[in-house]
Amino acid sequence: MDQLRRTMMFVPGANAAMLRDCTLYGADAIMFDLEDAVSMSEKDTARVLVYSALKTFDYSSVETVVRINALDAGGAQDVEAVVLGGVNVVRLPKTETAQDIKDVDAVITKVEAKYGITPGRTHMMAAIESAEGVLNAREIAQASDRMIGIALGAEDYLTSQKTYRHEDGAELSFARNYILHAAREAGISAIDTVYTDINNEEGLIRETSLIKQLGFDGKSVINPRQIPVIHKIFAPTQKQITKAREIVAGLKEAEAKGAGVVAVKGQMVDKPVVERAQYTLALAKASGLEVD
Ligand SMILES: CC(=O)SCCNC(=O)CCNC(=O)[C@H](O)C(C)(C)COP(=O)(O)OP(=O)(O)OC[C@H]1O[C@@H](n2cnc3c(N)ncnc32)[C@H](O)[C@@H]1OP(=O)(O)O
Ligand SMILES: O=C([O-])CC(=O)C(=O)O
Ligand SMILES: [Mg+2]
Repeated sequence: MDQLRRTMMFVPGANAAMLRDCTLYGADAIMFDLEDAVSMSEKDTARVLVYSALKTFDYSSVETVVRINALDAGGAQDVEAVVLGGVNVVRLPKTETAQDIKDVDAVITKVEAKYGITPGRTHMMAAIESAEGVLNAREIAQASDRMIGIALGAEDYLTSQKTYRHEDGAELSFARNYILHAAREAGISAIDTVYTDINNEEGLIRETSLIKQLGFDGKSVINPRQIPVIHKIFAPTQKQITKAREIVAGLKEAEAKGAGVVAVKGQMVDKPVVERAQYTLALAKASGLEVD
C-alpha cells in the first residue's frame, strides 16, 4: 500500500533533545518545524540543528518532513539546508496559491542541481491555512509532481475565518471536505490538522474518528501521547479484517466460476467492494495486525 501517514508529529526545530528522541514514539512521519514553533531569535539555530539532525541521526524508520518558513522569511535558506540534509518532504505552511508551490519547487530544483542530488528526489506537501488556500486547494494539490499531500492547518484557518474550534467540528466541515476532495482528485494524501488540547483524549478520539470516516489518511500531531490513540482508531477491527478476508476469498471463487459479482454472507461483492477490502487488509498489515 501507499506510504502510511496516520500520524505526522511536529518537533520544534530548536529543541535538540526532541530532535534526537522523536523516533521513539512510533509516528509514521516526523515533521521538524522551522516555522511557528520556533521564535524569531532561534530561526538560524533551528535550521542548523535540523540540518545536523538529518545528517547525524537514523531516521530511516520514519518519513521525514520539514515545515519551512515562507520563501521571503528565511524559507529559501531552510530549503537549501534540509534538501542538502536529505529530507524526504518539504512542507510549505500557509499555502495560498499553486504559484506558492511552484516557487518552492523551483528553489528545490536549483538546490538539487547545485549539490548533485537526484532531480525530483525531494517531495513536497502544502499546509492550507486560509480561505484563499482552501478555495485554491485543487490547483495547489496539482501544482507540482513533487506533491505527496495537502494538510489542513486549522489554527490559522479559523483565525482567518473569525471563529474558533468547537466540539462538533462544524466550522471545519467545508475546508476538510474540500481539501479531501482536492487530495483525492490529485491522488495524494490528505492530512488533518493538529488537535491542540493535548490532555483531552476523548476529544482527540472524537475528532480522529470523524476525519477517518471522511477518508483522511491521518493527522498532524503535537505530542507523542496522541500517536497510539490515533493509530488505534485507524487500525481495522478484527471483525473488519475477517469480513475483508471473506470478501477477497469470495471474489477469487467468483472469478474461478467466471462471474464478476458474487454474494458473501448476504452482501453483494463487486470490484469497489473488493478494492475496499484489499485496502482494509493492507492497512491492517501495515498497522502490525495479523491478517492471514
Ligand atoms: C498551530 C501549530 O503550528 S502546531 C505546530 C507547532 N507546535 C509544536 O511543534 C509543538 C510540539 N509539541 C510540544 O512542544 C510539546 O508536546 C508541548 C509543549 C505541547 C507539551 O510539552 P510537554 O508538557 O513537555 O509534553 P509531555 O510531558 O507529554 O512530554 C513527554 C515527553 O515527550 C517529549 N515530547 C513532547 N512533545 C514532543 C514533540 N512534539 N516531539 C518530540 N518529543 C516530544 C517531551 O520532550 C518529553 O520527553 P522526556 O520524557 O524525554 O522528557
Ligand atoms: O498545520 C497544522 O496542523 C498546524 C498549524 O499550523 C495550524 O493549525 O495553523
Ligand atoms: Mg499554522
